[in-house]
Amino acid sequence: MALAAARRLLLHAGSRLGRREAVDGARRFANKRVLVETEGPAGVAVMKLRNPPVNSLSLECLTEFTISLEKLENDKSIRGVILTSECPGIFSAGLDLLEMYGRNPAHYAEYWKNVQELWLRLYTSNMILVSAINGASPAGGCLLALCCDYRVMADNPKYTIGLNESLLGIVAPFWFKDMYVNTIGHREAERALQLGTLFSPAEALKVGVVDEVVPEDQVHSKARSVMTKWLAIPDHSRQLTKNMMRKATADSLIKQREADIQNFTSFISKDSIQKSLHMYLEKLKQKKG
Ligand SMILES: CC/C=C\CC/C=C/CC(=O)SCCNC(=O)CCNC(=O)[C@H](O)C(C)(C)COP(=O)(O)OP(=O)(O)OC[C@H]1O[C@@H](n2cnc3c(N)ncnc32)[C@H](O)[C@@H]1OP(=O)(O)O
Repeated sequence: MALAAARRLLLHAGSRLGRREAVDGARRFANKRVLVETEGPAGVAVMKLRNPPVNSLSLECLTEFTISLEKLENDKSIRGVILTSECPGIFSAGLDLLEMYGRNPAHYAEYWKNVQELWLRLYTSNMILVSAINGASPAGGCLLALCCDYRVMADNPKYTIGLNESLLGIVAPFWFKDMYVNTIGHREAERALQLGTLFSPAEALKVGVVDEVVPEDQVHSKARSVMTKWLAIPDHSRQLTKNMMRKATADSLIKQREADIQNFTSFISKDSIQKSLHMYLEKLKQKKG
């Protein structure tokens, strides 16, 4: 409830809370975890996630992300968005594990509703979305990239991308799966989902998780040149085509949002699932020591 109110405030009081300022002729607005700048080709915004250390999608981060997208959708001068990260070496570590561990069912339900909302807004956006994947992109990080119309990834073997949920002892929801199938086909998706495969950039390109792999220092310039190409297509025909391709996948969640929230809440509340998440979090900690 409090978050919903904050969201309304942020959206409508854009210039007060989401600061909007002029920098060298470019416009920018920022909230704490998402920076949006208009630069490069006209009509293009660059959206940078900045929720260190790993751009995990906490409830606050999801909310700010959704609000920023909503603002861009409402700005008729913006036709395309390049999605990238300000955290070195990390695109996004995906959903915030601490939002799914040790909390109560009401919190899980609220969190999941916001995950759904961001996904629906990104996946059905009328704008051209290009991701400049400049770091690791597991699970929900991969989900963000999959929502885009085109994916450019940095050629660094340390960076991996994929829906690795099964490695955590959890299951990718059906709409994550549907989007994976739409992108890489049924057989590859079936195998990658069961194994929780995290692909290197070269593997991701081969299987079709990303569209292009370029040297790390060229990720942004490549994303811009891809955007220029897409901007040359008339908006109305591109948008109608995108809608035709994506509507069925989005509708299958829209039809059952409440049931999906309940399913997530009861699944994640299970002792066995909480135990798996605990073990995974411990493993992440031990990796350091
Ligand atoms: C019915 C449906 C049911 C369920 C569906 C639920 C769907 C979930 C989808 C998801 O997105 S689940 C999240 C999956 N994410 C991951 O598996 C990524 C885990 N993280 C990593 O592999 C690594 O952290 C990294 C490759 C992203 C970065 O590595 P590195 O640079 O070496 O950083 P650290 O590992 O040291 O991490 C720093 C710090 O951040 C914490 N952290 C990492 N990932 C997350 C996360 N997703 N959520 C929350 N926190 C995360 C990590 O524990 C470290 O914390 P410290 O307190 O130890 O500093």
